[in-house]
Amino acid sequence: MLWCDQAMFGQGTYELSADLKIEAGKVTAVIGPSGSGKSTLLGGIAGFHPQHSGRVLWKDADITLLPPQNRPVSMLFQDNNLFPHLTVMQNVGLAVSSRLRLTVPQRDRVNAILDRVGLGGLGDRLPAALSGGQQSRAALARALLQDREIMLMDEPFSALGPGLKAEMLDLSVELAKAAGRTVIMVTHDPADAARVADAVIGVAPGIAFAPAVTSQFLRDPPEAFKDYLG
Ligand SMILES: Nc1ncnc2c1ncn2[C@@H]1O[C@H](COP(=O)(O)OP(=O)(O)OP(=O)(O)O)[C@@H](O)[C@H]1O
Repeated sequence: MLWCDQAMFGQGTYELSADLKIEAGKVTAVIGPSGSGKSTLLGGIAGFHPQHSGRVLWKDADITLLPPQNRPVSMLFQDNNLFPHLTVMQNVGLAVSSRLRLTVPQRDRVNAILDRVGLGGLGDRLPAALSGGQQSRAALARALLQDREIMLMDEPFSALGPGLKAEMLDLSVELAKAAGRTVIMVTHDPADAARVADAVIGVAPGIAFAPAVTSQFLRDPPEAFKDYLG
């Protein structure tokens, strides 16, 4: 379980309170109006933003003071964060080694994950020679290969068309679940939550609410989200 224990996350002058528990091994969607603090919540869990008070615990271990690289967290961003001058193999390989010359076993691991995300044979390409969807697949491969227990997704597929977005969401959740990951994903689209999420965290300005079962949240949303969900 990931426990935000009376946590107060900051982003500049903005503060978001989160006092909630997220079940391990499940998919939890984070929904709320623009600017309410969804990215602040993910950034706080990842350790990117300062935490003003409270604690964050993962499986009973206090990770509040750990820097991002030491947290059990990988993150998928909207812009994919691929290095333009590195090949797909090198970009994905960064998950296992900071050296660009990978060992044979490391290359085998990268090739295996590239196959799984549908990029088999494209390891020598630069990101610019991939389509938007293929770039998303490369970023997904890197996040999966990082082998961290929690995968945070901050609308990584929002720039893709609706069909491709749904396909990538399904693929990410399928592979993350197969790897036993806990997925926490920001989305603006209730249909995404209905499609893949076990639970929903509603974020209203300044506060992230405890997760609710997805079907219940969408059928009868808390007052603060009725206008937003329409
Ligand atoms: N450096 C900063 N200083 C002050 N306020 C900030 C800073 N960065 C972000 N904010 C504010 O923090 C609030 C939460 O931002 P955040 O990006 O977490 O919202 P969000 O729900 O993810 O939004 P969106 O859906 O539009 O991506 C916003 O109101 C934003 O204006």
